[in-house]
Amino acid sequence: MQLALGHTCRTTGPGPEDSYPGVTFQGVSGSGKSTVGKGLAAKLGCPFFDGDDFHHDANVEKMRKGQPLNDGDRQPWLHRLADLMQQHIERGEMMVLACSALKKSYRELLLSSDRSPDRHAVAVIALQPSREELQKRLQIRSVGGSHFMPASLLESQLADQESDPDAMYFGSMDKDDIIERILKAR
Ligand SMILES: Nc1ncnc2c1ncn2[C@@H]1O[C@H](COP(=O)(O)OP(=O)(O)O)[C@@H](O)[C@H]1O
Ligand SMILES: O=C(O)[C@H](O)[C@@H](O)[C@H](O)[C@H](O)COP(=O)(O)O
Repeated sequence: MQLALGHTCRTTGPGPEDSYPGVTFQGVSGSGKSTVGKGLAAKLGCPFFDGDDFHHDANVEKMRKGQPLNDGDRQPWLHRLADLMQQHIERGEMMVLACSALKKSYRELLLSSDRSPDRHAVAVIALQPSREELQKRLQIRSVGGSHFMPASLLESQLADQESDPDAMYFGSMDKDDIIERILKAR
């Protein structure tokens, strides 16, 4: 898989020779999308966006109550993220996104050329630590109620997850090692 990541964000006008691709991290809750995504964006010197921040309040409340989101709940959220990505790619600005995008249809919506950039302009990085590792991480993260997503939703997230033949996959690995491998894949 060729990532061809740019190392800086563009600062001048658009042009194909200057344009950099986007990167989206996908995976279930606790897979490390935000942690690894932020770390990669810092290395690349470009903005990081967390899909969590783009959910409507109703979605957040639903998850907080331990109810999984359905296709209808996720659709407008995915459209918002597709628009965000499109705006950056059209301007030739690199960005890193964390978005669970669990199902193939969600990734198609997020990356389809009519709503978002050319599929080949966006690298999909799939994070898939083991179930045991995910449970451990979510339990630690939920201590003190610092995150709205309860560990009890992990099984529904895993049930929704569909594989992506175009993605670069990582299992239970150290965050810095993942970032290094992504950068080396350029
Ligand atoms: N590669 C990793 N190794 C160990 N712990 C990690 C790793 N990536 C993330 N974590 C930890 O797991 C928890 C969930 O990570 P987070 O980035 O919030 O996942 P997500 O955004 O996919 O829900 C956090 O407490 C984070 O510190
Ligand atoms: O589609 C979904 O069901 C949600 O987007 C979900 O996958 C996401 O995981 C939550 O927003 C919690 O956020 P974290 O992924 O950061 O736990």
